This record gives sequence, structure tokens and C-alpha cells, in this order.
Amino acid sequence: MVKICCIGAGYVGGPTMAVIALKCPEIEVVVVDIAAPRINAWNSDHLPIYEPGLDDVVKKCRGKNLFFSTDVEKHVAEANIVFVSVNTPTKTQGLGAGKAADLTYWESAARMIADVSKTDKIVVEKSTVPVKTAEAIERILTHNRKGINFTILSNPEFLAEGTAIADLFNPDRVLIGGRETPEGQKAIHALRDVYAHWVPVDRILCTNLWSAELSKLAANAFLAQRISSVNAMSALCEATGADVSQVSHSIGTDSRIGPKFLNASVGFGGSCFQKDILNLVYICECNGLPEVANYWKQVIKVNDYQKNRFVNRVVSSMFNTVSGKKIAVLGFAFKKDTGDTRETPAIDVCKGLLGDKAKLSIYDPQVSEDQITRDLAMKKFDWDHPAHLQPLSPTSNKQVSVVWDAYEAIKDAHGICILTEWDEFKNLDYKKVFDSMQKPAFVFDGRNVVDANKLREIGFIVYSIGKPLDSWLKDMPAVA
Ligand SMILES: NC(=O)c1ccc[n+]([C@@H]2O[C@H](COP(=O)([O-])OP(=O)(O)OC[C@H]3O[C@@H](n4cnc5c(N)ncnc54)[C@H](O)[C@@H]3O)[C@@H](O)[C@H]2O)c1
Ligand SMILES: O=c1ccn([C@@H]2O[C@H](COP(=O)(O)OP(=O)(O)O[C@H]3O[C@H](CO)[C@@H](O)[C@H](O)[C@H]3O)[C@@H](O)[C@H]2O)c(=O)[nH]1
Repeated sequence: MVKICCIGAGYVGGPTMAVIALKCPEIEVVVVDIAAPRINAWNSDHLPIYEPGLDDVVKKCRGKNLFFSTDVEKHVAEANIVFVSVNTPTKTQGLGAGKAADLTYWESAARMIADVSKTDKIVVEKSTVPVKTAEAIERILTHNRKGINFTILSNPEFLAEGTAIADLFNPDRVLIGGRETPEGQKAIHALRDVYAHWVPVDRILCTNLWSAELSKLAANAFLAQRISSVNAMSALCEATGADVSQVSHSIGTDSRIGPKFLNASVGFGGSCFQKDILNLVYICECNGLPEVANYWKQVIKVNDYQKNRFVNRVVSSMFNTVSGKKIAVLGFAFKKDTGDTRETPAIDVCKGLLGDKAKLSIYDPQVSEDQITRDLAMKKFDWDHPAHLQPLSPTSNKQVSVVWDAYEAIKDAHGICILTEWDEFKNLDYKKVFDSMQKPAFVFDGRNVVDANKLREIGFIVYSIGKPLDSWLKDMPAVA
């Protein structure tokens, strides 16, 4: 029987392994983690992450061929295939701080695999890592081996949060990179056989190790670049009277461009895009390619500009000050259908508004008060971010309340900022909302989810990203 062990029970390890277990009933899958609370949650009725469809998949296989455990060493020792799906955040200190990937967790996992293994293993890089990481990992594994053969593969994950289960069931492609040696090819085939249980073989792409590692960073850079491109256009739309949705639709019908990932927004967030582009920038710099590094860095700068621009729009529209004014923040997660707040644009927007002494009332259906408080207190690494990302003072903490209902957040507010595109924000009773607010009542739609014309008929002053401006907003000072 093939035994798979996955190190790291996070947003990738948990869902990915649950789907492998579901689709491959004859394979035993154990997901291990050093974080006991996370493993306990995976073994409970309240899974540690919110992801549509995940509960069903876990319930179908948990206790049969899917297990969650903190006994990391035992399960790694018993496995034939070990996936490593640990976090690889941006380094915050030392060489490459603010850009390079922090491989501490990866290295410690690799050392542990080398220490506890007694049989040959395929070690699969599931985490997103810098190109050439496999070489370093190979060195760690082979340096410590006692006659054991380790074959390393790169199998980056392309799922997006909020649609993880659908993405895993029906991936555009599965990518497997390996050494061009007989052992490397044999390992590629073994992993391909696992995915071939449900993924058509023509969608399983096999490449060399470095292409697979770099493809992951490249895919995220290209995706994020589309958002920064459309967001840059949104600023120009506001200045000229063009409508960014019409522009996106028009360019998206060109089959070479395609319609997806062209929604203008308050900025992209999530644990991956910024981290992976910074990592790419660092790799380019280390390889003596400053022009290429600067090209990709600009994607992040435009994203910061977009968040900054949104804050400035809010403040300048409200008579150039939000001091003491209640602002309702609807949505804190980085996108809908997830409770994940890593790098959410809401953090920067909230900090910007707090910097101008606003009082915030925040509501998100999936994010807890604890999480929001932690996020707003966290100091962001400042490599060359704009100055609006001000550290939070203890007084500004008192200016934040977190509530469990959108109407409660909105009551008596001067303005509403929609920062996540949760479906429920489209369907609020906006007449009731208007009646409960201070006047003039403002809506700043950072996700273009509301029908701006309908809201204007009710009496709101509405700002939608990249859309023709209300006459009220046109006369306000220029923002940048
Ligand atoms: N989140 C996503 O949507 C996504 C998608 C594709 C790829 N990725 C990449 O996948 C990797 C994991 O991302 P994530 O979002 O699942 O991270 P995560 O932080 O949710 O999970 C990582 C887990 O690894 C555990 N861990 C760390 N070191 C360990 C060790 N030595 N032994 C055992 N457990 C250990 C942590 O406790 C944590 O629970 C990252 O490299 C990320 O870039 C993430
Ligand atoms: O047209 C768009 C599409 C997305 N976003 C924003 O972009 C961010 C990222 O969204 P998305 O890519 O859907 O979610 P992630 O879970 O971050 O997934 C990305 O990052 C993962 C981690 O590497 C990859 O596996 C996925 O393929 C890649 O889409 C979110 O803030 C979205 O709101 C926009 O602003 N406009």
C-alpha cells in the first residue's frame, strides 16, 4: 500500500491531501503538523480553515484513509511519498529581508526527514519555493543519508482559496518537475499515477525541477500583474470618465487576453502574490538582473498605490478628514469565501483610515475579532512601502470595534467601505442602511459589488473603483 505523509496541515496541505485521499481510496494519507491546535481542529467538527466543500470531503475520508496527527516523525518514517507543504513566508530579518523566502520551516522539515527515514522516499516540494531550492534540499537529504535514496520532485500547488476544492477536483494542470535521471523519471511516474486517479493525463505536465519551481512564481507574477494592470487603468478611468468594467470587458473579449482576472479592486491580497513576487524580485537581483527585478517590483508598487489611492479617496471625499467619524468596514478577508486575512488590503486601508483618526466598525462573516485585532497591531515590514502604512498606536486600537452584523457596523456611520466582495453585501437593504446613517452618507465600493446608480437614487454618494465619478467626488482635491 502506498503511504503518503504531508508535512504542514495548512491551507494547502489540508485540502490537497483530503482530495488525494478521496480520489485514491487505496492510498493512506496522513497530514502532520507541529501545531497541535491545528491538528485538533482538523480532527474536530470545526475545521481550522473555511473553504466551501471541504467539510464534505474530510468527513468522507477521515478515519478511513485520511488522518491528521502531530506524530510527525512516525508518519514521515512510514511514508513512501512525503509532501512538504510548510509555510515559506517572506524573510523579515537578515540577508534578503523583505524579499527573500524564509526557508527555515522547509529546512527543518528536510533535516527531520533525513533524520527519521529508514526507507527510500520521494520527497515532494508542495510549498512555493525559490527556483533551485530542490538542489539545497537534496544536499540536506543526501548529506545526512544512511544508504537511503531520496528523490526530490517539485509539485507546486495552484489552488486559489475560496475555490480550493473545485480547483483540486478539476485543475487546469498538475505540474511535476523532477531530475532527468532514471530515478527522477521513476519518481515523476509514481506521483503522476497518484494524480491520474482523477486528473486527465494530458493535464499532468512533467518538466525539469527548475522549470516547475520557476513556473509557480511566474504564474503568480503574471496573475498579479493582470490585477495591477487593470488597477492602473482604473485610476486613468476615474480621471477620464471611462468605466473600468467596460474596458475590462472590451479587452477581455480578445482571445489573446481572455476575460478572467480583470476585476479592478482596492488591491490584491492573500498570502501568495506579494510574497512570491518579492521572492522573484530577489532571485532576479541575485542573478544580476536589476531591470527584470524592477519590472516585477512595479506590480507590488501599483498594488500599494491602489490601496493608498482608495484611502485618499475616502478621506478627501469626506471633507478632507475622517477624524472622529464612524466608518463601517464591510469585509476584512482578502477575498470572499475564505476567512484568511493574510496580506488582505483591508489591513492597509484600515491603518490608513486610523492614521486619519477614523473610528472603524468592522464586519466580516468569517473573520474573528481576535484575528482583526492581531492584524491591525502587526507591524508591516517596510522595504519601500508608501508612508500611509502607519504603525498603530494604542489609542487607535480603541478606535476599532468588530461586530457580527453588517447593519450593526453601519448604524450611525458616516461612510461604508466595502473591502471584500462577500455576496451578502450586494443584497443588503440599502434603503434601511441609508436611513440608519449620518448624512451625507457615503459608500466606497472597493470591489465594485453594489449597483451604484440604485444607491445614488436612494441618496448615497458612491465611489466605485474605476467608474465615472459622482459630481460630488469630481470637485474634490486630486488624489494619488
Ligand atoms: N494558501 C494558498 O492558497 C497557497 C496556494 C498554493 C501554494 N501555497 C504555498 O504552499 C505553502 C503552504 O501554504 P499554506 O497557506 O498552506 O501555509 P499555512 O501557514 O496555512 O500552513 C503551513 C503549516 O506548516 C506547519 N509547519 C511549519 N513547519 C513545520 C514543520 N517543520 N513540521 C510540521 N509542520 C510544520 C505550520 O504549523 C502550518 O500549520 C506555502 O509555500 C505557500 O506559498 C499556498
Ligand atoms: O480580477 C481579480 C482577481 C483577483 N483579485 C484579488 O487578488 C487576490 C488573490 O486572489 P486569488 O488569486 O483568487 O486567490 P489566492 O488564493 O491568493 O490564489 C492565488 O495564489 C495562490 C497561492 O500561490 C495560487 O495557488 C493561485 O493560483 C492564485 O490564484 C484577492 O485579493 C482577490 O480579491 C482582484 O483584485 N481582481
